[in-house]
Amino acid sequence: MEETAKISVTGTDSNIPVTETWLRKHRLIYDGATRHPFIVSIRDGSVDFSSFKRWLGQDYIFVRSFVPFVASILMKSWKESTDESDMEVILGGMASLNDEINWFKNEASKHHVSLTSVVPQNANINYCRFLESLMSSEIEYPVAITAFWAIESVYQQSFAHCLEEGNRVPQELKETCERWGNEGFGAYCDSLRGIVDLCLQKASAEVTAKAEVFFLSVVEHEVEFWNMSIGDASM
Ligand SMILES: Cc1ncc(CO)c(N)n1
Repeated sequence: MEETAKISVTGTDSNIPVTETWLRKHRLIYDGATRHPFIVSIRDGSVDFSSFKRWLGQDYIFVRSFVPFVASILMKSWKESTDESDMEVILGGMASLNDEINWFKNEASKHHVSLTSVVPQNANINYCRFLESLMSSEIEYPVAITAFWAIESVYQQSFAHCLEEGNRVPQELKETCERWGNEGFGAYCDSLRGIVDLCLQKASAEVTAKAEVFFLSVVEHEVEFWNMSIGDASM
């Protein structure tokens, strides 16, 4: 039988999920986030403790802004999603944030970080403003759920990398790596990715293109967040 030519045009080949297309197309930028020098320094144990404490305080501020963002995704899924199971996956993510905020408070007291005196750095302020912009009704559910998946996935892949064979993560940072690098969180990110791919199969080319732009914006904000954690002068 004649071999049919397989034409895969980026994002439009129905056989390849859209997120797979993006991860291939943007592999360099994505790896720049999930294999950032800050992450590599945690993995190889060379991270200095002041960077970790800076990250801890800043991420606590981020997570407090992340809560209303996830709530807005819940609202959009209720209004726009054709698949009821979306809400349960998002609700699961929402529920874990309550535990997450308590985890930050415990971790901060363990490492003598005063969360009440943390001043948000520019990269964090910009990222939280970006989250707020995603809550607008102008942002379609497929675009918002794409950003949500990307935000969670960068952390999962970053900290899973720290836990890989041969790592030299300092004992004090193991719990942090486990928090986002564990397989359960990986499965949750895969569920979010499945929702994104299903949504974008039904979305217009315009919404899919917009979702890709926001995917890239998330990756850029994550890189800036790691730069800030290292104590990058551009913060
Ligand atoms: C900056 C940032 N990105 C993603 C996550 C994962 O929720 C987090 N806690 N902080």
